[in-house]
Amino acid sequence: MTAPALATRGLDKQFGSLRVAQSIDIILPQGARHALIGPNGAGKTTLINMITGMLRPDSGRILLGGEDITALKPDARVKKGLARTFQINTLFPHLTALESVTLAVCERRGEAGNWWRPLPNHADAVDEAYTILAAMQLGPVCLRPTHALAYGQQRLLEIALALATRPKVLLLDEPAAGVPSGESAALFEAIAGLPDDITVLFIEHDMNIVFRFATRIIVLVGGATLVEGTPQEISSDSRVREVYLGSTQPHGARHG
Ligand SMILES: Nc1ncnc2c1ncn2[C@@H]1O[C@H](COP(=O)(O)OP(=O)(O)OP(=O)(O)O)[C@@H](O)[C@H]1O
Repeated sequence: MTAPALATRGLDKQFGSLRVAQSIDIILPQGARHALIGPNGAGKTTLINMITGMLRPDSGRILLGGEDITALKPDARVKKGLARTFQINTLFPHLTALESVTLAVCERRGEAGNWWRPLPNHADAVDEAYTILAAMQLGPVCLRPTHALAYGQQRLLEIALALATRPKVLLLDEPAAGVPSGESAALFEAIAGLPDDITVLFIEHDMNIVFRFATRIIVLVGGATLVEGTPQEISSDSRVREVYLGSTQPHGARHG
């Protein structure tokens, strides 16, 4: 049997007296498209930070493709195939989308020391960067400086940068945060079109998006997993309804 793409075992974390992770066990099978949901302060970003190594758990283990990565630094986890995006925009505003992604490709290849040479000197890296940008629907705007891109396109560029690391597992922390609601479905269409060999876990507050794009949903409340299931199971779970709306449907609910 193949190991899950990502698994956590008994992750615990406390900030002072606040328990933000309580024995969290999650399993992402290869190719999963799972959503992580929960009210504000439930511990979603804390969990992602522990998985990526930005935060050390008090106890528990993290397994990437069956390998224990709990002790590895964040950059070592990236090299092993774990990539993430952040809630906030972390882009270089004056580089073009193509320059940014080419730089990320060069970084992965260990060629970043001379990335400033004219782009034609990095033809392979440019080709790879363009392919990634085209998959994220950014081909036509790849020569524009980042600051001139629409906000939704900037968020897609962040995903493109994560893809440049050739991830096996991609963690997306509110990829559509700040994007006008009419554009977030297009952004998630691009995410849904990622190849099956990339496993995805995304945090998202818009339940319409979650129910449309997630194959399974993990509900975190008070640092603990309340329930995990298919969109159908979650939408009919009375505990989830209670957390979100005090007993009505979670569909269409928006926290945050
Ligand atoms: N470095 C820190 N020190 C102390 N408390 C923290 C720290 N980081 C997060 N917290 C607290 O831990 C709890 C969980 O925060 P976290 O950001 O993980 O929640 P979240 O589910 O991602 O929330 P949101 O949906 O608002 O992004 C919150 O009460 C938060 O205030």
